Amino acid sequence: MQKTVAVLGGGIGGLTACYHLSKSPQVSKMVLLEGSGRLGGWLNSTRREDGAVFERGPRGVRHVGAVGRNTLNMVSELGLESELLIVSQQNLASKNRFLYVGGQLHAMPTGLGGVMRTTPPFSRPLALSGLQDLLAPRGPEEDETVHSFVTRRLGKELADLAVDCLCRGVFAGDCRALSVRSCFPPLFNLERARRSLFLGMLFGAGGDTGTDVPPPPSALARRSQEEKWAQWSLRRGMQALPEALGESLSRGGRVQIHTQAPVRRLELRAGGWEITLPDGTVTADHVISALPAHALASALPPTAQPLSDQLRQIAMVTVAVVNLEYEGSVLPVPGFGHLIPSSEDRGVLGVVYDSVAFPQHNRPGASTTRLTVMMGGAWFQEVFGNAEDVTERCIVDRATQAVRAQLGVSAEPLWSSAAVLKDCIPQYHVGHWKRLENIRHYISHHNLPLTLVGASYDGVSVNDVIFGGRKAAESLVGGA
Ligand SMILES: Cc1cc2nc3c(=O)[nH]c(=O)nc-3n(C[C@H](O)[C@H](O)[C@H](O)COP(=O)(O)OP(=O)(O)OC[C@H]3O[C@@H](n4cnc5c(N)ncnc54)[C@H](O)[C@@H]3O)c2cc1C
Ligand SMILES: C=Cc1c2[nH]c(c1C)Cc1[nH]c(c(CCC(=O)O)c1C)Cc1[nH]c(c(C)c1CCC(=O)O)Cc1[nH]c(c(C)c1C=C)C2
Repeated sequence: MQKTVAVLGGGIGGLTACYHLSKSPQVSKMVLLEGSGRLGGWLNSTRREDGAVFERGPRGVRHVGAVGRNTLNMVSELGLESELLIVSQQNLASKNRFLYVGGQLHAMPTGLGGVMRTTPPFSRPLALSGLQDLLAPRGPEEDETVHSFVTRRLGKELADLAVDCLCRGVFAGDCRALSVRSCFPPLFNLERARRSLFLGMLFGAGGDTGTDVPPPPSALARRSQEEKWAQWSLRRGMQALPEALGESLSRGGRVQIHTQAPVRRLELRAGGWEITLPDGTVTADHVISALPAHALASALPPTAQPLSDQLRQIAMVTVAVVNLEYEGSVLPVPGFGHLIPSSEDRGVLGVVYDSVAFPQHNRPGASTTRLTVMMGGAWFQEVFGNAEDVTERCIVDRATQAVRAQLGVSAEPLWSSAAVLKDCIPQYHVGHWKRLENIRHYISHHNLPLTLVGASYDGVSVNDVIFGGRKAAESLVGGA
């Protein structure tokens, strides 16, 4: 039987799911419903007329692992190889990482020498944390906070500084609330399998790593390994990826793409789903939801209350993103950027030195420095109040004050652009794994023709979301 599949949400997750569906003859019709006026979701690039490019969302993608190779396979299929901007592992943006602690920038230790000696802001060699790991007991719980896990295994200082920063730099979240099992599954699995992270890395954790058998790497994916890439972007910004996906889907003729089409309600009828939009309804045999969990919860019928309740428990945080452009070369150090622990500054999560990783996005023919300041996250309400009430002036001032204090940049920016991204990053709090288990059990037990995709569930990176989008499509129509 040929199916009609509706994909809800035109972010990178929904677009990827649709793209892989469109490769199969089993799906006679695909309808992609996007609530806003644009495709791409949080992939959102500002292309200034003078040629400069600024990123509101992701600015770079790591190439590592099965999920990294999978994304590059799709980049290659879309014909974007010539658009790639590549940051090698030798690039200073990859080698230099900084924490801002005690009013100073500290370079993260690298190599064996770096971990064998005491390197500020740490009060002891990181190697001693490795010794603690060898002796520390397994955690007694099925899940715990990242902070608790790292404190037990590697010591409180590493938890308070490095891991606190890492959780702010990835999830804009609080490591004292985030789940180690869901946010860093490899760490959790290493301890489960071998009691110790070090022993786990030495002898392997065995078992399923949670990702299906990946497709064979494309020539591009192999190239990324041979050339030792660290991360990549695209000449016209990360938004070029959803744009290419949209163009590819439009060419096929079997995909109807609707923007300005917010899904209001989903009802399961005898013949399948009835999807209510502001100006009509769409019917489909199967739905792939690539909406944020809370948006899906709002669309589900009251009869699915238990499912909606579980979906609503997946919290989100709001991030204020401020793009800044300065005259000349103003950075005191080259690197990817710096992160700030919550003990140092609750509101400012970190600063990305965009011009170091991707100078090609600078204004052509001019010497400028582009920076992005990320603020708020789990501390947004505490620091800025209600997202609706925060002014652009307020967040730009806060961002330039942080750049002045932390990087010693006294000049005013030539240009700035700020946005408050409401509910933009899901928070995998302790127990997220159980919520997912309950959600998937409900869908299976009630035989709902519904598949879930997107950052709310199995990973918040672009690579995770793209990998999930392909898996969802292939679970419906079979592999490539
Ligand atoms: C500031 C920021 C920086 C980031 N940096 C990185 C990075 O450096 N590296 C990295 O790997 N990842 C990064 N990410 C994460 C990554 O961008 C996201 O996880 C990913 O884009 C999420 O994709 P998605 O398709 O799951 O969701 P979304 O992008 O949220 O897409 C969901 C879509 O659904 C639409 N929608 C919502 N409700 C409805 C409705 N009722 N009906 C129809 N449509 C609806 C929305 O408009 C949206 O287009 C960053 C995220 C943010 C916010
Ligand atoms: C979902 C939101 C994400 C944000 N960034 C990433 C995601 C998935 C990608 C990412 N960012 C960092 C890492 C850690 C490991 C690494 O490879 O570096 C990953 C996978 C850390 C990070 N994030 C920011 C900076 C400056 C750094 C340090 C990087 C380094 O030193 O190499 C900027 C930043 N990006 C996001 C936030 C919330 C943020 C806050 C400052 C979103």
